[in-house]
Amino acid sequence: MTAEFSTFINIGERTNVTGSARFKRLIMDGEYETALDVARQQVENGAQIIDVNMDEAMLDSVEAMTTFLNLIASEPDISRVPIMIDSSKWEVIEAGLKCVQGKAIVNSISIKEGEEQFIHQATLIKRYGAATVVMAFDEKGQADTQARKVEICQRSYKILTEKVGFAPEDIIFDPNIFAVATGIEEHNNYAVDFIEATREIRKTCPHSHISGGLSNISFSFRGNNPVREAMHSVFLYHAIRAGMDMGIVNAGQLEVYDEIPDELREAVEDVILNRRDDATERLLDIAPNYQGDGKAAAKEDLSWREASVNKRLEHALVKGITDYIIDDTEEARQQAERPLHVIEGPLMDGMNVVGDLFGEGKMFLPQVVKSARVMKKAVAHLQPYIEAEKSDDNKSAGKILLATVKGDVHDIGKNIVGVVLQCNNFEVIDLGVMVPCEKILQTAREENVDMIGLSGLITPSLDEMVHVAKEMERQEFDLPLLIGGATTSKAHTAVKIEQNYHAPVAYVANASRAVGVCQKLLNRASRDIYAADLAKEYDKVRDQHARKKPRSRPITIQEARDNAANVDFSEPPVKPNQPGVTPVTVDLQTLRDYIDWTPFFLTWSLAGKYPRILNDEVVGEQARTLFEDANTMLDDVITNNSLQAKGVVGLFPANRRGDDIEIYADDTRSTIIGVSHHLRQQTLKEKFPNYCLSDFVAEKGSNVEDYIGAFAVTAGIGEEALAKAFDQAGDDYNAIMVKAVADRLAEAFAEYLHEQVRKHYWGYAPEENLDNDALIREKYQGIRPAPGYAACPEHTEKQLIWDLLDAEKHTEMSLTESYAMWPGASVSGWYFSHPQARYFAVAQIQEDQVEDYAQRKGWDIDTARKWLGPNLN
Ligand SMILES: C[S@@+](CC[C@H](N)C(=O)[O-])C[C@H]1O[C@@H](n2cnc3c(N)ncnc32)[C@H](O)[C@@H]1O
Repeated sequence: MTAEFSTFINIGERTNVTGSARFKRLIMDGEYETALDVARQQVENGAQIIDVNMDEAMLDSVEAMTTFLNLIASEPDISRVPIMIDSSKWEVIEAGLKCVQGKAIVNSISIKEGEEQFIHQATLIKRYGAATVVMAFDEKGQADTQARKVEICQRSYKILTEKVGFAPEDIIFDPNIFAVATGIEEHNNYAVDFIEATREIRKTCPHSHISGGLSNISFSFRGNNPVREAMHSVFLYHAIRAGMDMGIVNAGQLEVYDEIPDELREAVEDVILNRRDDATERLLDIAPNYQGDGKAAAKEDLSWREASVNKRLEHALVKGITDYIIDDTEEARQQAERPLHVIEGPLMDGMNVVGDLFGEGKMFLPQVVKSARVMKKAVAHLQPYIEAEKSDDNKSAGKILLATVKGDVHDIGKNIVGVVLQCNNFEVIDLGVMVPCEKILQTAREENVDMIGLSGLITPSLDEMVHVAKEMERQEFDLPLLIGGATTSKAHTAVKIEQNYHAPVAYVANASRAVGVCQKLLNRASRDIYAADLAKEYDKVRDQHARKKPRSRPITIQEARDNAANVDFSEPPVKPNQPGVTPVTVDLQTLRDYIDWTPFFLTWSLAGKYPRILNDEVVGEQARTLFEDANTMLDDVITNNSLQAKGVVGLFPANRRGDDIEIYADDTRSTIIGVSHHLRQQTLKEKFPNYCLSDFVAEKGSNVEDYIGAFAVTAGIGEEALAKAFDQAGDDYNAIMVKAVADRLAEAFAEYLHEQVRKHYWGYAPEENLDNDALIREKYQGIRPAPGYAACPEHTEKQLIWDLLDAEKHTEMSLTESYAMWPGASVSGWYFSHPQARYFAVAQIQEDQVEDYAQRKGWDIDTARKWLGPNLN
C-alpha cells in the first residue's frame, strides 16, 4: 500500500468567519455552543487540524477567539486535534495561543514586515510550544515564482532554526497556491512553480512541512465543478508526490484521480504542468462537455470483458463486480499450473491494486469491502481444488487476532478493519465482541498469531484494554498490540497502555491505517525501527500530556453549584398523559422514515451530509450505490421480518435534590423508586453556567411538581443471527450492512419515540409538527441525554433506567458488565422536557466532586474513580 495520501494532513476550514457564512452568523449572534458543533463536525468528518479564524470587522476578534478556543478546550472530542489559530492580527494570534493547551499552530507569520518582527513573533510562538505556518512573503511581496518561493522559505527557515531556535518540524511553509488558466500568460506556470518549489524546500529545509489552500488553483473555472475537481485532484496528485503534506482540501471538491476521463485528465494535466502553450484554450474547449452529467456516459461499458482473464479479475476486484467472478476464476484456474497460483497471482495482484488505490485515497471503504466479497467468492471457488491438492503452503502476510474487549459489544469498526486486513492478505482471527482477556491471550497462544488488535467503543473499554496490556506483560507475551475504536486515542494509548507493555503498541486511528501499521510491525527488519519511532512518539505525547496546563481553571464543586443554570419554573411543568411504564412496539416501515442517513455514510467512511452526499462529485456514485444497498437490505428485513424493534418508555414524577434527581412512584411523591445521579461541569465558565442535567428539573420543596422520562429502544433483535448468516456465506459487506442498518433503525426508533412522547405519552408539545430534517436538527423542546454521552458520562446510571423500565423484560435488551447495551443496535436515555434543557459536556471534574459522587452512589472512592476515569485528569 502506498502511503502518500494516508500521511497527508487535512485541515478543516469551516470554523472560519471569512470562509463560512454559517459560522460567521453563529459567532456574530453569540451562539458559541452551536458554533462548537461546526468544529465537532469537522473533526467527525476527518479533519486532522481545525483552522479557527475570527477576522471580521464587526467582531471583537480577540474576545471571540478566546471564548471559542476556551470552549473547545473543554470538549475532548474536538480538542484532540490540533487547533490552527488563523488571523492577520497578531493580538488575536497571541490571545489564541494563551487558550490552547495542546499543540497549537499559528497561521501565519512571514518576513513581509521585516526580520525583526518575524523573529519577535516566532520567539513568542516557540515559547508557547506551538508550530507555525510561514507564508512565502517577504518585504517585496508574495512569492509567485519557484525561485522566489524557495528563496523566501529558505531564508525564513534559516532565521527560524538558527536565530530563534525553532524546531524545524514545527515549521509549515505555505508557498502560495495561485490560480492557473486565467488567460494571463504569466500565470501559466503557477502550479509548476508551487510543485517544484515544494520539492526543493522539502529537500533543503529538512523536517519542515508544506501546506496550501487547494481551491485557489481552479479559481478560473468557477461554476464548472467537474473541471475544478479534476484540477484539484491532478494538482494534489503531483504536489503530494513533490512533498506537500498538509492542506485545506475539501474532500467534497476532489475527483478520484484515476476516475477522471482520460481526455479531461490529459487536458487538466497539460494546464497544471504547463505542458503546452495552448493548454488553457484546450481545457476551455472541452470543459463544457464535463459540466453536469458529462461523466456518466461510460457507465454500462462492458468492454472490460474483452480483456485478458487476469485483467478481468483485477477489474472485478477493483469494481467489486461479482457477476462473472466464478467463470473468470475458473478460466484462470484452468490456465494455471496449480489452483493456489490463481490466488497468489492474479487475485492477489488485483487486491494489491485495490490496496494501493485505497491507500492513495482513490478508493473508498465500501468499495474495498465489496472487493473483499469478490475475493472471497473467488477463493471459495478455488478452495475445493486447493484442498484436493492437499497443499498447505498458504503464504499469508501474517496472522492477526482481533477482538472487541470484554464488556463492549460494538464491532462495525473492527469488522471493517478485519476485512481491509484480509484484502491485504493477512489472516484474521476475529473473536467477536465481549471477549474476556483470558480468551484473547489463550487464543493468541494456541493460534500462534503475530499480533493482537483490540477494539472498543465505550469509555469503560479503555480500562479493559489497559488490563489486557498488563496481562500480556505479566504473561510474557512479545506480540505487537494494536489499539483502535471510537473512544481510543493516541494520548490514551501513550499515557495508559504503552507504558504497561514492553513490545510495540500502536494506536490505529482508522481502517485505512491498519494495513500500513501491520505491515511495518510484521516485517522483522522494519519492526524494530518502527517500534523505536512509535516509542519516541509516545514518549513525546506523554511528555506533552504531563506538561499540559489544565484545560481551563478548575473550580470547587461548591463554586460550580453556585453557578448552576438559572432555569425558569414559573410555568408549571406539564403532567404526563400516560404516567408509568409503557412498552412500545413499532414496525420498521414506520421507522424507516425517521432514519438519519448522514451517520450511515460516515460508518462507511464517506463524509458528507445526506441527501447532498448522493450527488457529491467525489463520493456521490459510491454513496448512491451504498444507499441503494442499504435500502435493499431494509426491504429484505422488513419483508422477511428478520429484524425487530422493541422499546419501552417510562414517565415519572421527579424533583431535583442537589445534583441528584429523585424519581417517585406516583404523584403523592412519597415513595422514591430511584435516584438518578448527575455530574456538574467543574471548570471556570465566564459566560455560561456550570451545567448539570438536574438543573432542568424543579427542586424538591419548591412546590413545583416536575417529571422525568426514561426510555430504552432496540432495533437489533435478529441482528446477530442475520450478520452471522452473511458472514458464513462469505459476504462481509452485507454482514456489516445489517449492523449499520440496524443501528440506523435504533436511532430512528429513539427519534420516533421521543416525538411520540412529546406529542402524546407526555404530551407537553401536542401541536408539534416537524419534518424528519427538523427532528434530526433537534428543533423540538426537550432533550434525551444518553448515559455514556458528554452530559451524563457515567455509564452505570443505565442500570437505573433498566430497573425503572424493567427493560430486559419488555425489550430483551441487556447490559454488559461495562454497561454496553445488547444488542448493539440499541439506544437508551432520559427525557427532560424543560424548554431550557440542553446538551453540554461535563468534561473534567475534580476530586471534591468525585468524593461527593461516591457518597451519593454509595461507592468507595476507588469505584468512583474507575467509573469517572474518563472525566478525571
Ligand atoms: C448520537 S446522536 C443520535 C441521533 C442522530 N440523528 C443519529 O441518528 O445518529 C444524538 C443523541 O446523542 C445523545 N447526545 C448527544 N449529545 C449529548 C450530550 N452532550 N449528553 C448526553 N447525550 C447526548 C442524545 O441522546 C442525542 O439524541
